[in-house]
Amino acid sequence: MEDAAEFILLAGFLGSGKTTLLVDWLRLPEAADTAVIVNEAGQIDVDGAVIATGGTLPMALLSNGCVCCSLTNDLVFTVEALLRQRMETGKPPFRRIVLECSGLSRPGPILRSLGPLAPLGLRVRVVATCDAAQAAERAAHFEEFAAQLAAADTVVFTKLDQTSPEAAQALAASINPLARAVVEPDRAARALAAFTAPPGRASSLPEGEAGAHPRVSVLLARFTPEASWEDRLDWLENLAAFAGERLLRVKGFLHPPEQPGLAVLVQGVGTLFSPMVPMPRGERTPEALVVILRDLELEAVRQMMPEAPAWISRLSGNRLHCAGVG
Ligand SMILES: Nc1nc2c(ncn2[C@@H]2O[C@H](COP(=O)(O)OP(=O)(O)OP(=O)(O)O)[C@@H](O)[C@H]2O)c(=O)[nH]1
Repeated sequence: MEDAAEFILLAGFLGSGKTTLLVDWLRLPEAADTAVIVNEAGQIDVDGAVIATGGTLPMALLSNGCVCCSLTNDLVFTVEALLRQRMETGKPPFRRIVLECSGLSRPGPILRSLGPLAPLGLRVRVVATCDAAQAAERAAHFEEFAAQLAAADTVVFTKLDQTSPEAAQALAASINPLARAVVEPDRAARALAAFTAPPGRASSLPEGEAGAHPRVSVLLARFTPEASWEDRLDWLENLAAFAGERLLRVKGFLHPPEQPGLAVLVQGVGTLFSPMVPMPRGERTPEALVVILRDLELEAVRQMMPEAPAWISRLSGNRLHCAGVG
């Protein structure tokens, strides 16, 4: 459903520049027909106030605490109300709805709570801001940071005027090697790149050595030639059941053995999997799944289904050395 509205979950740790990025985006002509939902963990709607400055933007506030913790139906009701109100105005439908999450939100539970909106066919993307100056410190102390980056389709590096981004990029790639990185010093160009990702874009696998977060394992799963399609699906199901909340992200491609020209894009955030998207099989769609886990090591995943026709290896190095942190 290419013409369905996009639902962009704007995540990123406290103070990493979400509101700034969103405001920069809303100033661009490309942002026409955008609605914004703001979630503040605290009581005061600072972000909403900043975003609303000088505009008549369709906007709603979720003030019921951090949206990933409260897990009420508020978000679903809010989205439905925004869409209904828009229809009543007779204007064209929204092209996108942006939910700016509180800086402590984990994207997984939020995406799960959007389940009742599935019939609307919204195209969901996670964009996470990463403060290049603070990344190592955040990674060392906050699991939320890793959960946000792990869930991201796009990681936008901010504060590039304060520091060079290489260390933060390496760190982010060690947590989520397949995310698209936006490293753009110009703020308008950064916002444009952040909010307009090419649809169905396939990321390439990273090269070179990457670190690993102390509690996050980044694994690569491949299947043996004799593995059937059911074997692949069983393996994924078992992984989700076995890892539960420790599963942060699954992303990659599967090749159905019966359909030689076809690859399917697999996207899971937490244990929630999006419908698989068929794509042409080719160099950019190799069969491999990146699996990002918290508190689960390679050997435990191998032992989960020792007889499975799958090869599991560690994609990144062993342990993260958070630069500048002891
Ligand atoms: N120097 C610099 N400051 C930035 C940049 N992006 C954001 N800031 C500043 O960083 C601070 C936090 O930015 P926000 O956009 O409010 O960050 P946020 O992620 O929305 O913050 P929370 O809502 O607390 O999670 C503000 O003072 C911004 O002006 C940047 O690229 N460079």
